[in-house]
This record gives sequence, C-alpha cells and structure tokens, in this order.
Amino acid sequence: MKIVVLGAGAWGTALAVSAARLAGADREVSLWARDAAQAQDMQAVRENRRYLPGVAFPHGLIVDAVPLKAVSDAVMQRLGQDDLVIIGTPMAGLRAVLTGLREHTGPVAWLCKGFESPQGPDQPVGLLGHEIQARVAPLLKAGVLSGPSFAQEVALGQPTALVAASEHAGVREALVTAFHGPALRVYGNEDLVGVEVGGAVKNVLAIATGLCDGLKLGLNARAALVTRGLAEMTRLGLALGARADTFMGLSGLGDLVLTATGDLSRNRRVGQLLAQGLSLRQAVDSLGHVAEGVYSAQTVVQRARLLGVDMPISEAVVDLLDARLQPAQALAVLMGRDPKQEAL
Ligand SMILES: NC(=O)C1=CN([C@@H]2O[C@H](COP(=O)(O)OP(=O)(O)OC[C@H]3O[C@@H](n4cnc5c(N)ncnc54)[C@H](O)[C@@H]3O)[C@@H](O)[C@H]2O)C=CC1
Ligand SMILES: O=C(CO)COP(=O)(O)O
Repeated sequence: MKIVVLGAGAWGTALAVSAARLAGADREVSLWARDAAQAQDMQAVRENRRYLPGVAFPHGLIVDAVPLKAVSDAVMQRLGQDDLVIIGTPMAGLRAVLTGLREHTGPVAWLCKGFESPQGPDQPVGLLGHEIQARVAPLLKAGVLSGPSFAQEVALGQPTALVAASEHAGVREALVTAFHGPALRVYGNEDLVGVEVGGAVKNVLAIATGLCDGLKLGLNARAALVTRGLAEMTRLGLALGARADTFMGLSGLGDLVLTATGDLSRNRRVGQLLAQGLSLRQAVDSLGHVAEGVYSAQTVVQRARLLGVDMPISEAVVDLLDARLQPAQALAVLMGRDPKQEAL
C-alpha cells in the first residue's frame, strides 16, 4: 500500500508519522509539503520543526515538495492509481487540491474540519468538504478522517480514536488499513455529512468555551455551553441530512469535548485570547497554526439561518469575532434568552 499525505502542517505530519511507524515491507508513506524550503529542512533534520517540533520522523517516511495550489499533471504522474491520498491542507486549500486530484482512481480523504469560506457570487454560501468534492471532483472515491485528535498527542503515540467517514466502503477500509494500530483506533461511519458537521461546528463552539473559561465564568457555564452547543450542532446536522446518532460519536460529542475543554486546541485558545482583550487579528496571528472556527463561524450561522435552524451560541461567536459584541456582552445575550424546553 502507498500512502501519500499532501500538506505538512501539524496534522498531516502527525498522521504521516503514525502511518510510517506501522510501515512494513508492504507499504510506503510519503509526506509532500508545498513549501520547498520546508521540505528540504524536514529531509535534513528528519523533523517538522515549523509545525510539529520535537517529533522524530520514522526511518521509512519519505519527504518531498510539490506545488499543492495546483496539483498538476506532473504531480499526478507521481501518484500510483491505487495510492491512498490524504489531504492535509486547511479548508482554504481543499478545493484546489481536490480539483487537481479529480482523475485519481484510488481512495482520497481530507483531514480539514470546517466550512470553506464563500467563493463569491457563484457560490455565496460556504461548503463542507463533501459538497466541494461533489462540485469539483464528483467521480472521486473520497471521505474524511475526523474525530477527537490533537496532532501532538497522536505524534507521541498517545491512544486516540478516529472516525473514517465515507459513502465508499473502499475508502473507509483503506483508512483503517493505513492508520489503525496499537495507538490509533479507526472506526468507520457512512454518515459523511454528520461527521463533517461535527468537525466544523465544534471549532466554533470551542471559541465560545475558550471565551467562557477566559472570563472565568466557571465549570457550570462551560458544561452548559458544551451541552447546548451539542444540541445546536445536532440541529444543523439533521437539517443538512445527517443521522442523529453521529453526534453522540467521535466527531460530535467526542471532538466537542476535546476541543472545547483541551488546552491544546487553537480554537479554544482564540476564545481565551479574546477574553484577555486581544483583537481577533492579534489572537489569530499569535497561534502560528490555523483555527478553522474563525473562518467557519459566519458560514455556520448563514447555513443555519437558510435552513431555519436556531444556533444562538454560534450567533454569539460570530458577533464576537466581528467585534459587534464585547466578550461580556456575548454572555449577556446568551443568558438573556427566553426560557425554553430542553429538547432539540
Ligand atoms: N492540528 C490538529 O491537531 C488537527 C487539525 N485538524 C484539521 O486539519 C487541518 C490542518 O490543520 P493543521 O495541520 O493543524 O494546520 P497547521 O496550521 O499546522 O498547518 C497548515 C498547513 O497547511 C498549509 N496551508 C495553509 N494554507 C494552505 C492553502 N490554502 N493551501 C494549501 N496548503 C495550505 C500550510 O503550509 C501548512 O503546511 C485543519 O482543517 C484542522 O482543523 C484536524 C484534526 C487535528
Ligand atoms: O480538531 C482538533 C482536535 O480534534 C484540533 O482542534 P483545534 O484546531 O482547535 O486545535
């Protein structure tokens, strides 16, 4: 089996390292970075000093540079027909990479969690990964690898469970074969929509809990945000065609708990920094990594409104990110809502 990871950020690198640790005579794992200088540095020091410092690359991991913005014929010629391609870019890079891969015949999975930002008049609402794929590479056998997983912990070999979601059994099976091992369990799920909604919305909710904890509002408040956040994530998912039980699984409750409460989360960190009085620009610049919730929040709310779904926590996050509300005001808006029944 050949596994090619396109994109050498923290998560792509962690999964490439993980797969290479399982490597036997029957597999080859490559990590392709878009930045030639970064690829050279990784080849020289056998470590990704920029995005995943301190993690030594296993002996067999192959590192290379490719232009990811336009995955060209030259790049395609280097891929074997059956290779498993893992797309490790943020949502912002997914469309271009999927477009370039549209004639690939082997399994493909992306790792990014979020909604793409609106692309102008032709596409005024932001899309999930599978919606982008349906438009630019409809024949691809593709899916997403998601679930509660901080890159650093996976890279250190700490126990983690992921979910491989695709309508294609072959894609789910390829992801299990590539990554399932002593430290990483990979579960299959056919509900690609639900898994993607979970991964996208939990990032927005983690900004809210980061804010809550940054303002020292207490553990009760955080539990309330997580629980009511799960309710609003589920409402949006159901309206988009997901199955309810997916939200009780790894990419729903699991990733929400991890990201909303775990201090390794970049999205949670954004909320904490906003609570300290930093501007959004200052908060984002200080991370050094992508925080997808910042770019997805507006679309989550826009899609919810179009579907008539109530998402008050996400609405408050958007008002906060757009500086229409100060941190304390966002809380007042949420607490000032009329009483209602708990049910969805
Ligand atoms: N870091 C983590 O623990 C996890 C991250 N993810 C998701 O994986 C995706 C990638 O996250 P990280 O690897 O952490 O990000 P990162 O910030 O560590 O690295 C981003 C990588 O993508 C590249 N990149 C940035 N913009 C690009 C574009 N427009 N086109 C192509 N490449 C581009 C950068 O050069 C860099 O190599 C995100 O959607 C994130 O939500 C999912 C699970 C865990
Ligand atoms: O998706 C993640 C964990 O599952 C990573 O979350 P952050 O992007 O907030 O760090």
